[in-house]
Amino acid sequence: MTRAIMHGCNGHMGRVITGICDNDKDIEIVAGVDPFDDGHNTYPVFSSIKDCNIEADVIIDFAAAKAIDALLDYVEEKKVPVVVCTTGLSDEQIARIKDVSTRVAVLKSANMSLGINTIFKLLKEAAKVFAPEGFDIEIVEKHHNKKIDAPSGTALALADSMKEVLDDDYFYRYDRSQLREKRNPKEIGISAVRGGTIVGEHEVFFAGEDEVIEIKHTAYSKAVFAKGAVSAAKFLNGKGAGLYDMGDVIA
Ligand SMILES: NC(=O)C1=CN([C@@H]2O[C@H](COP(=O)(O)OP(=O)(O)OC[C@H]3O[C@@H](n4cnc5c(N)ncnc54)[C@H](OP(=O)(O)O)[C@@H]3O)[C@@H](O)[C@H]2O)C=CC1
Ligand SMILES: O=C(O)C1=N[C@H](C(=O)O)C[C@H](O)C1
Repeated sequence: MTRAIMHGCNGHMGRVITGICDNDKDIEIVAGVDPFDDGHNTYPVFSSIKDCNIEADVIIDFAAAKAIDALLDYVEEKKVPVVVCTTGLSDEQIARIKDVSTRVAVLKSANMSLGINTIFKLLKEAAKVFAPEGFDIEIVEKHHNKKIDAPSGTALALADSMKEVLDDDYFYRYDRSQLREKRNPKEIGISAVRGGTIVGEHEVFFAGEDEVIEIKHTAYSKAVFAKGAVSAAKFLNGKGAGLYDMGDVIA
């Protein structure tokens, strides 16, 4: 049995995860953290992680970038493993996560779905073939109108997975509105669309002369992320210090 704290328990993802855990005998949410609580949860809810006095095996985090510093303070102090799913983190926060993971188990992933985590591997192979042939690489992501960060954490992670196998001079282009010149062949373009209730779409284009390859993932419900996060929490229970990702869970 894994005892979990749900960080961001009253948000969209926190609610879906709570529902999944209600029907899973191998995991229990023993406490939640969220600034606003309407009292609907069956577990105690704290308005701040620093006030949470319930022991747990793991924390599942789907909250906000501004909440990450206090979360990491708590993780360090209590030595509780954490699954960090919040996106839009600063470079400093990402560096601190790496540092904390030398003392406590941390699993960080911008996307908990099986599909996206498999596409990371496919993209490395595709980029190795198409980039040397001069294909242009573009990523388009689409999300709901409540999303705060852009581009999505997943779009950045997709780009990072390809950059690992490409020449060092590849770089990310987020905005072309000020440009008055042709596309640089070493750009990886990253564009964000926001609207309605789109759960999450990511599309990678390899555009060459007279042919285009498209690799696309569509999430039809937040359950794909929630199921992955629950699997990750069970995986992290009892793990020693280290920086893990969904590749470790799926492997
Ligand atoms: N890795 C993945 O697979 C996925 C990642 N995400 C990411 O997860 C995050 C949350 O997504 P989502 O649930 O849709 O967002 P929501 O805004 O619906 O939920 C976030 C919740 O966290 C709460 N919160 C704000 N500050 C704190 C704090 N200091 N401590 C605890 N809780 C806090 C918010 O409260 P309030 O509204 O009052 O501010 C809200 O209830 C986003 O960064 C999103 O990009 C989302 C889906 C999948
Ligand atoms: O905010 C969301 O909803 C999502 N955020 C993650 C991201 O930024 O990549 C993952 C998923 O696409 C949904």
